[in-house]
Amino acid sequence: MIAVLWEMIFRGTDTTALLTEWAMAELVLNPETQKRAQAELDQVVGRERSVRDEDIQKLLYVQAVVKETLRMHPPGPLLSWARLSTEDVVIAGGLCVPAGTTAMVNMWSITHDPQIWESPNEFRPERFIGAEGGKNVDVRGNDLRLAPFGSGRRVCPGKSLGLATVNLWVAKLLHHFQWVPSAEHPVDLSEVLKLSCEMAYPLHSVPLVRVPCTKSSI
Ligand code: HEM
Repeated sequence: MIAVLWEMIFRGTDTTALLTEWAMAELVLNPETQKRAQAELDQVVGRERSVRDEDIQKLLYVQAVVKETLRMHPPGPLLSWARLSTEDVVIAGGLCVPAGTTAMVNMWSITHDPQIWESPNEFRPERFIGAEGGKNVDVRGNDLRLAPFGSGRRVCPGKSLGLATVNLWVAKLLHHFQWVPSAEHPVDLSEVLKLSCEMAYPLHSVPLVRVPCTKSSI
């Protein structure tokens, strides 16, 4: 039991916190995207109450913001770092990976590949909105163009919890506040790879109240 709880804290804490931080950083840099997400929140939730779990399924644009953040800033860019092939495997192009090879999957490189993603360095949640010609990509490991939780037997067991948490946090942060740049510490998207991919310079931003927080909204 201790080992299971340790794994949940060890693997589930920084990933969810960092993904939220990256999403908010992109939203500070892209005020039009932030406004669109807030307009969706006003339409679905209104301003009389706070966002609830059950609202998330209707917040398609907020979900697209989180997906686009997973694409641009996957917290685990190399998935579980190293894997060992247990048998000879022939992959596309006839290349043989012999048994005993240590291999890494560079998910960051896949999610920034211009052959897969148009203008990969632009933050565009619309690319995931079907009604606007976007791709309906499942990020939970069934589509290798965007598998930020890995795929297969060692896929992240916390993927649904992680997604639900970040969708709710981002929705709540956007619902209650408008986020504007800090004059002293402008947003810098430089990355540093530690256990997960972090912002080299943590996000500073100024929150302006949109919907005041009440006890019931927390
Ligand atoms: C947005 C949040 C999260 C992201 C982006 C993320 C990402 C990942 C990635 C990329 C892997 C490696 C998968 C592979 O190598 O194929 C992984 C493994 C793992 N994750 Fe997550 N994760 C998140 C949240 C969580 C949460 C909330 C938990 C637990 C409550 C969790 C628990 C684990 C565990 C235990 C493993 C190791 C699985 C294994 O080796 O078999 N993760 N995660």
